Amino acid sequence: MSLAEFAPKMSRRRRSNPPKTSFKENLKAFKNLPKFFRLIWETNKTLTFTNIVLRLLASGLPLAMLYVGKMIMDIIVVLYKAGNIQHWHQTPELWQWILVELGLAVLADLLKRGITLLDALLGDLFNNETSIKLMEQAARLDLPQFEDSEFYDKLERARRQTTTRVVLLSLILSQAQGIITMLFLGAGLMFFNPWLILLLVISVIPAFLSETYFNRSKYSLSLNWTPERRELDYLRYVGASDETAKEVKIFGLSDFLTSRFKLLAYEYYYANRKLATRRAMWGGLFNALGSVGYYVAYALIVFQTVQGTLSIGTLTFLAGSFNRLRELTQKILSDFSSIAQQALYLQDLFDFFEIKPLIFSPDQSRPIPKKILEGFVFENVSFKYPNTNKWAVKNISFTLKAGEKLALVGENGAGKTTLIKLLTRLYDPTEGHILLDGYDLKEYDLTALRQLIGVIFQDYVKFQMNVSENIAIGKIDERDEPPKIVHAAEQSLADKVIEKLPDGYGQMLGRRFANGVELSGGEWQKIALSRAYMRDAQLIVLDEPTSALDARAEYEVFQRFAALTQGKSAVLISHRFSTVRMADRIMVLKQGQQVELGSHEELLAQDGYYAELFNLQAKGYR
Ligand SMILES: Nc1ncnc2c1ncn2[C@@H]1O[C@H](COP(=O)(O)OP(=O)(O)OP(=O)(O)O)[C@@H](O)[C@H]1O
Repeated sequence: MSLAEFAPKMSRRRRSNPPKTSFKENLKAFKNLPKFFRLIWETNKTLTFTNIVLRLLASGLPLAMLYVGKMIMDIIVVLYKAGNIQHWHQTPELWQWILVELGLAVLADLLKRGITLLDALLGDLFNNETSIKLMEQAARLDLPQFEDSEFYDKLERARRQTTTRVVLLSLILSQAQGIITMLFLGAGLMFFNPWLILLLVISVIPAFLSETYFNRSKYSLSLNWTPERRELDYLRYVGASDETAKEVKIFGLSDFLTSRFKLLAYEYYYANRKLATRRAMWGGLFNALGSVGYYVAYALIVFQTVQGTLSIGTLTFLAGSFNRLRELTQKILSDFSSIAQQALYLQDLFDFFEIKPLIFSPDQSRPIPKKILEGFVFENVSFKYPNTNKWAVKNISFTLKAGEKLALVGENGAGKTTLIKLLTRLYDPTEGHILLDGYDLKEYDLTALRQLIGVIFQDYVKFQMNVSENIAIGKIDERDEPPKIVHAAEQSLADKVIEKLPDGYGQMLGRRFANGVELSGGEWQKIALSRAYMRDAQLIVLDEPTSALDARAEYEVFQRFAALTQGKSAVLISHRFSTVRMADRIMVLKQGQQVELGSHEELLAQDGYYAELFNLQAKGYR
């Protein structure tokens, strides 16, 4: 079976039982609105206040305009009855009302434009603020959370909120405006004929109920499809990105990726279409019911006018008021359910903001030692990654002495990188403790602890930024101090790479932005390595930092590393024994367990697992 054939099975299996959100949940979502308003108010008080004032003004206008229309109509009828209709232009009262109507129309247009502008400005500001809050919150959270797919779904839904919330903002404000207009129009209607109000309510309720039902279903659909939408985004990225283009072409993945995308995208489309069609059908039916209500009311008004109970002006006023009220009530009721639906989405945003980091500093943290004296002690440390049952490392006990260079050796998956993640508190041990100068790492301030350690991971990030910034990543506060950046580049031997770049330290790296230059793997590695030299760390950790360097470059880099880190502790992870043997001691890991610990010579003399790995590699070179 080809991979493309696999895809349908995988996707069908995933979504067998979509859970539904209940009506109660829908209503509960309204409790998010005050919080939402507070956020908007805090975004910009002046804009929010002006917006509210303009909307208040705008909400009185429809009634005023209908009333003016009635007055004009009544004057015309009086003129007509008196046989003076040919002198209509000599009636100052008529002109006054026409001028008022014109003034109101101009005002209505100005207010509408002002409101649209304020909505857009406020929306953009709100969008910026929420995106910033989202980034800040994401930075507070820790690695275990990022590796959890449920967390990712939440993040994804929260991310979508930032752009769509702008719609909610104008929806709610329009709603408030609509309600006030409705009260005005309703008061007018009550004054002339209270029965019309009852008729109005009966004609719009079915449409409201159907809107509420369909909005709820729409939310359920989009909630249940979050993982697939995330997958769609991923497939879109893999299918059309500079980073994947090479492998997509070489392995001929394009058809596989597009067919998988197509399958998911169309499944989502069909699910959406089904719902949208049903919604349109029922919506159409119930709206027709509303129209019937309107014409019954219209007939009633005409009847009263013919009987002479109402004037022709009142007829136009009432028919106009009733129709506007019907449209408005229907809109307000259906917007209520849209607001409820969007407020449910809002829950995702607030939920995301409320996720607490699992790894944090204690309230009263211990000061980080200015100079490490005893070093780091691993006491029976074991660790399982979240949502796994396998021990990634088990019962590890050793001391990394102050000033010592320790190498970690072991086959792929042996647990080397995991130990570094534990040392830097990206994770906390599942069992056991890690001590720094006699105290648990958890007692120290997290930021200060991480500043103490300079780490270059094997999957370091190639930031699509300029060279200076790429180096300054090691100590971002010093990004505007060129001498420090140049010095770090000299220490890692990146200066030779930079010399050849057209824009030197200002050279944009990567292909994503204009004038960017792509570097070779080894060149990138030297740039990344200078990050370790940027900070005055007491412990430097290099996780396979030279895997992409040629033999000569690797030799030079390590000679320098040894000289430059004299008196500092260092942990090196490498599969090259030429590098490993430079360390004071070597810890050998096998399937998460610590199997040997000693100097290169001691371990060779032991003739154990290390000697076996060493000889295996040496044989390859012979
Ligand atoms: N984020 C993770 N979630 C779950 N399991 C993980 C995660 N990272 C690593 N593991 C598992 O933990 C074990 C140890 O992985 P680790 O990355 O520490 O190995 P390593 O010795 O650094 O390997 P390599 O030489 O390939 O870099 C492996 O079995 C791996 O599958």
